[in-house]
Amino acid sequence: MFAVLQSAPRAEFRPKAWAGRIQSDKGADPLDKENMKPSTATNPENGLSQILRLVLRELNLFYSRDVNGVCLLYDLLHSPWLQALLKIYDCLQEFKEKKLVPATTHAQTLSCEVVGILRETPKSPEIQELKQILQDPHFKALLSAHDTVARKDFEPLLPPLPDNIPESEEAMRIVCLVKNQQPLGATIKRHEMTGDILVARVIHGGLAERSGLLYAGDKLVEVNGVSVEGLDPEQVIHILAMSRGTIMFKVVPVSAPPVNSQTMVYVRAMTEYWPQEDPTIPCMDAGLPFQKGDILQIVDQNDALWWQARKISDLGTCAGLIPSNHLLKRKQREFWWSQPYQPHTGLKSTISISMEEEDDMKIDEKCVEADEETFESEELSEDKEEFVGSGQKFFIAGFRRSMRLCRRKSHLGPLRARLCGPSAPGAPYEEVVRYQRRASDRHRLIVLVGPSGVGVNELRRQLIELNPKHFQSAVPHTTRSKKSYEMDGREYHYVSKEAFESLVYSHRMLEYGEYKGHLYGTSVDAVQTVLDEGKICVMDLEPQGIQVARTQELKPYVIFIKPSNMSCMKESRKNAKIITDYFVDMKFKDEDLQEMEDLAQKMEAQFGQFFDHVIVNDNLQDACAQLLSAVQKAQEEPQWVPAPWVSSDTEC
Ligand SMILES: Nc1ncnc2c1ncn2[C@@H]1O[C@H](COP(=O)(O)OP(=O)(O)OP(=O)(O)O)[C@@H](O)[C@H]1O
Repeated sequence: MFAVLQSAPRAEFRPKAWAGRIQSDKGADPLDKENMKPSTATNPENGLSQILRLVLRELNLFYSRDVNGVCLLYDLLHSPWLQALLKIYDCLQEFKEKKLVPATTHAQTLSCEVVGILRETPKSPEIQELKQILQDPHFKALLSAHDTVARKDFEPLLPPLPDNIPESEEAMRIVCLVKNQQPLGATIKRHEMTGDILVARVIHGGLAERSGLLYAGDKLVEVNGVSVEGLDPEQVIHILAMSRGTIMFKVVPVSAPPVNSQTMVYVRAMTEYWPQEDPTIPCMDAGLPFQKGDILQIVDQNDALWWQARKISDLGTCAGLIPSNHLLKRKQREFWWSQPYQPHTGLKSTISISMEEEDDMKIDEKCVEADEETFESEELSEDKEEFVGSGQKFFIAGFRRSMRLCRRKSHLGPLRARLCGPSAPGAPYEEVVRYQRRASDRHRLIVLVGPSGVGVNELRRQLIELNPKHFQSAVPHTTRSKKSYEMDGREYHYVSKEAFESLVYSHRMLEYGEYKGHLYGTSVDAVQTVLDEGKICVMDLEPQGIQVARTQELKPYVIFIKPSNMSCMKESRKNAKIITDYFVDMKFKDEDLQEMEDLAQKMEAQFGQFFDHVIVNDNLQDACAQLLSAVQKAQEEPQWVPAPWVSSDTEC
């Protein structure tokens, strides 16, 4: 600011008059001695406009000889706008190196005097323009600011303190806040011992915090001239709620305002929270509701019970109150114990039929009943495990009927039991960091989850068929004996029961189960084999297996495949076939679709916190395109992952 004011007369800071001067410059001989004199405002050695003049002098020689292109360059360098810019540049350069000192502390008075003198001076366009500039409100404000800074007049003028203040008198602060549509962003409480009304917390990003004038611990004395002594916090809140426009607080400031030195932490909500349903929250309106899987930025953990947080999808807003980790855990436990015990009997299903029901089952005329042998031979053709792509034959493992049925049979009992009732509470928040996979890192495991029949396997198959060199399934293990047309390590890894159990006991099985007396399962090592080859491993997992797969080594990206609404499903699944343990070809019934929808809701309610992405499988082509794009994003774009998966140097 000083630079402009001080340099104005010397740098000829006259917008219109400048142009006039430059025009007259253009007509002058560039060699003119007078014009060659360096500007008093510029350094004669380094000034750019000086250099420009020298260039012009040189060019002038060529100009008279009419050398090609020289005229163009001459005109450019001589153009008024370029010269004006260079002059400004010179002035700025000069002042950059100088220690700026105000020319006067009374620029405003000086300006008034100049205007007075100009009034008596014979009128000319330049004088008129100068008068206009000096009387312009913005210019006056600029001079006023200049004088304030020049006089170092920063402190507000306060009336002198009265002499008769008692020694014990507390220092007061008067805080005026202009209330607009948004809340004040502070909560109050009554001190248990003294009965004083105190500011309990100041919400980050709220009006009170942005004012920088109210702190947690400040004692409220008056609100809008009304003493709060003896009032309940609710009564004070009522006064505040009734206030419009400016609110004046008289406060006794807290002796040491709290300093928030905590680093920002990000967490994934593993449960949901609705402040409206929580009678214990200190201020319902200040609560931040969240759902399972939401990523929260924790901005304040000073209070042991109530933290302040924002959703990362809404970082521009002011923070809200959420229960601390400790408090939420307590609430979850209380809720869990308050639930009546449910002897989970499971759901009746026509897609998956329990062993006991199989005997009574009536065979559908339209379906083909099959025995175990037919099934085994059906497996290969139906599941299209061989695929010819780009002239090469690929074998897609992990789609065998026995494996799929085993998964359903062995896990469905416990899964359904788990889906029926509330599960025991785990950690309510999981600390997360942004993870960007580096080109040298292994790919993240892609896990597809969904209710039986929704199309998990169909989508997985279509994805792999798109590029079998890039996407691959893990080869499962089984204890059943190898068929003549099978190859060890292609359809399955054929192992003994002991070897299989040893993998289970050493926690190397991501999922496993029993089907018709044989064990089937997918091991961590089988997944790693695919990842080690630089491929993307795509697997289908029952939701209760997600937690087992969530390790630093696999870094799974979980995609939930969800059914669309009933009417769309009826339409899109007209020709779809269900795989059951008895029928080779059975069409979906309405009950099947209804059950799929119910199961999907339960899966979302119970495991939604683990889902990184959700795809509604309505139109198969669309769903497949969405899957491909989600898989690419998972590998190429930064994602929130549990903090322990990432060492600090790979965070972004
Ligand atoms: N979007 C869709 N539109 C029409 N048919 C579909 C769609 N998605 C899947 N299907 C069909 O629905 C049937 C069941 O799909 P799929 O076998 O993939 O189910 P799933 O989720 O793997 O269930 P399960 O694990 O019980 O085998 C298949 O015939 C499949 O082709």
